[in-house]
Amino acid sequence: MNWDDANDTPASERLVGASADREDQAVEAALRPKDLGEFIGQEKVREQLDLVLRAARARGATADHVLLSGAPGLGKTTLSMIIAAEMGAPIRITSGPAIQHAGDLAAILSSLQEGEVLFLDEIHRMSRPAEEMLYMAMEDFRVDVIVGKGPGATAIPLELPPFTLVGATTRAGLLPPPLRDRFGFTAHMEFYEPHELERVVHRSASLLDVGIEPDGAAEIAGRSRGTPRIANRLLRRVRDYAQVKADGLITRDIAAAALAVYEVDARGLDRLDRAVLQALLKLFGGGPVGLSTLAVAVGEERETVEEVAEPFLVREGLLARTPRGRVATPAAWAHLELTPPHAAAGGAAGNGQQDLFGA
Ligand SMILES: Nc1ncnc2c1ncn2[C@@H]1O[C@H](COP(=O)(O)OP(=O)(O)OP(=O)(O)O)[C@@H](O)[C@H]1O
Repeated sequence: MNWDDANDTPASERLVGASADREDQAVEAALRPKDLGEFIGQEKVREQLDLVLRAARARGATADHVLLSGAPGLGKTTLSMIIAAEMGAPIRITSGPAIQHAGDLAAILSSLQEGEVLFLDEIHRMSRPAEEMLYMAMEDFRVDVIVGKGPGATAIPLELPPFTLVGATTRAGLLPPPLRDRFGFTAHMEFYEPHELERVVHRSASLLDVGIEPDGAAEIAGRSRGTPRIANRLLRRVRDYAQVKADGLITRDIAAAALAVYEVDARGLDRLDRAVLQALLKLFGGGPVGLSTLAVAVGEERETVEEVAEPFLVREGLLARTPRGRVATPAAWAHLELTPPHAAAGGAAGNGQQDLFGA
């Protein structure tokens, strides 16, 4: 089963997946902040970017190339659009996987207008020849187009108008240093704090014309895994529930009841996350247990557990990856309201096969 974004699969099966599903794509345009002032959170990034853009504007120059790193759904595309808007420039959007040949990149670069912003999502997934062409384009606003093959091949230099490349990557560490070094400004986007996500939820609710109480927004924000995209998606599901089951107003109780239907718990864990934790606690006494064993216990592929469920559990401090295997933290026992074996008088926990799969 595909649960999430790790391999570009739509996240439609997973309400708390961070990649955009089709519905997200359809509504996100309407919810995107249009300028830096509207962009919530990421204070440092905003402040620094504001300086970079103001200075470029004052000089009448094209802004430096910008590299944005951070998990999916944190606002990299949104920021790239804001950069273009703040510079009064058009934007072209493409992605690393879409550029498999240097010629694909040459075609895009040679059609850019002066000052245009080129947003290259998943820049770490570009092909090597395209990446090498990009080095020269970023530095000298020039590319060599190779015409012909073999010994007769010739390089035709092509001048490019100055442009701003905005590269986005989930992991800046994956970029080769020569590429990373060519960005004038690099920003790492962090997961959002709950109070920032509350503001995202309020803002989106007002754009969608949905009534929401502060407690309702807090309830949604707390389950959104630090990610605005997830906050907006949960808001839409809660809105549906509020319309069908109540008078449309989102209160704390309505938000909690709606998200219980979708099996997203108070901390943002979904069914898969909880199944992994439950197996770890109930079947293996909290570990250590090997990844493959854990995956078999929850009936999932090893990769699904490792790439889809674990990162969030680790980030939340519920699970630790150790050389001896996966281990539950005290917070995991507390979250599932279970007692660790050494704390239980009769060792009640740890014999949970029946608890987990029994009637
Ligand atoms: N700081 C923010 N303030 C308000 N809304 C935000 C913010 N950041 C992101 N969003 C909202 O979250 C949604 C996802 O943002 P965006 O598409 O920019 O994320 P991304 O990092 O580019 O994701 P991906 O890596 O999957 O392309 C957008 O609809 C946007 O409205």
